[in-house]
Amino acid sequence: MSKVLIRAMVLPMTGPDSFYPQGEIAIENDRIVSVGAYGSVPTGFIPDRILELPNDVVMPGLINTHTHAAMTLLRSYADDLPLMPWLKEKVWPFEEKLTEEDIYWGTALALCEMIRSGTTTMLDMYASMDQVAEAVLMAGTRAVLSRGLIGNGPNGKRALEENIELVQRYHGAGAGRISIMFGPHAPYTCSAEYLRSVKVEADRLGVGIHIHVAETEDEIKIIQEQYGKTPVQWLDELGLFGGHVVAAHCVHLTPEDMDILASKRVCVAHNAESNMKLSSGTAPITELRAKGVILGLGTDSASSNNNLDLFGEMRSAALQQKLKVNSTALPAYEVLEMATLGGAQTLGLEDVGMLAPGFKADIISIDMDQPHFYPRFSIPAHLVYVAHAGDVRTVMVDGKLLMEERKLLTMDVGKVCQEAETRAKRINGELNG
Ligand SMILES: N[C@@H](CCSC[C@H]1O[C@@H](n2cnc3c(=O)[nH]cnc32)[C@H](O)[C@@H]1O)C(=O)O
Ligand SMILES: [Zn+2]
Repeated sequence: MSKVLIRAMVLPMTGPDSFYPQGEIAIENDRIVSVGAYGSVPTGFIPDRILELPNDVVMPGLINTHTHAAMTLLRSYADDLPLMPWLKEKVWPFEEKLTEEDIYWGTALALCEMIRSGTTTMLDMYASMDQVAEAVLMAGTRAVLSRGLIGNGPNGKRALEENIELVQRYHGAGAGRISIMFGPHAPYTCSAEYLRSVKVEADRLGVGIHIHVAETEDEIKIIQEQYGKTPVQWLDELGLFGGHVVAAHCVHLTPEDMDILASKRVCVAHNAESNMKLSSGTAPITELRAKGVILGLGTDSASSNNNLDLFGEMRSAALQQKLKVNSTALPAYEVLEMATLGGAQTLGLEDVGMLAPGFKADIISIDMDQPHFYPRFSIPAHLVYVAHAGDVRTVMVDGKLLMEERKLLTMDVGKVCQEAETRAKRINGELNG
């Protein structure tokens, strides 16, 4: 039994006006007991530990709703290309050389970076997902994991079996910190028959589906030529929607596509920086919000971003919508919501994304006693337009501290960086001499 009391400025993300300049959060084991102003802690709550953080803003941990964590190994390896040549000429040949251990260490590197930048949960899509799960268990974060399924190739059947085994082995692992989804890669890499078999398995096992959708104009063209429809309409007619689905990107949508996403409750993972870097386009986030689509933020991989910093991603997402729509589009609090509660809803996690009694204690603190945070007019604006990864001081997941005073408690950062460096350079040597 552990009881922790945090005293700080508290932004619980329970509504645009909820903020406690002098707040208190009581935590018992993995859950929040109370959130309020000083003195609001229930009588009889005797903490084992008090974290006094009067100059920090404490908020829910950030949620990355679309990434390929182990691709930190490809960070700044292949840049300044559009999606299809980037994948086919650079990324996929590199990925063919990855061993299971490489994926473990690449994921560990991603988790170091995520914790340091205040991300407590990710939705990942990759291969060797047992290794990814083990890295997550070691790091102490929360994660939803999906096996990336490229169904048009020779390995499609085996990959689907691996995804099934992943559900059996890791769904609910780490006292519920890990859950599993199916990860069919995209409509252009999976046949109709393959997607149908994925849906059958997902329904049988009661888990969701995570897929790239409508990312580039190339994709729209390919699917239009092949099936005479948009990717969203194609997937809908196939029967892929209806259960829990996370559609990453959704950059190129018709009004009918948006209506389908809204009516089928498809959740959208928005990756503004990756979409800008690959020049994929600007997703219609303002319109999707207006239609009531559930939205989360993602970084996509460190190879198309090239970092996993959700603070940077919030800023980019806001600025990109303002550039496209107008300056009132996607205000700060709404972006923060996408990175917290919206992310939780996107991932189907009911007890994270807010600081409220009964919710999991997934909590971060941001050090506001720095020149770039004065004067303190608006905390949400500071968090979206000013803050960056290095401002995060404390990270807790499931009531357990993963970082204190910017020091990681669950991982040896030096060792992880060295392993990643050696392994990435080995592969580069094999490919490029
Ligand atoms: N090739 C793997 C499975 C795929 S995992 C998910 C895949 O998505 C790729 N990927 C990363 N970012 C993007 C993106 O933005 N769009 C499409 N695919 C991406 C990534 O390189 C990876 O190959 C196997 O061994 O079976
Ligand atoms: Zn992706």
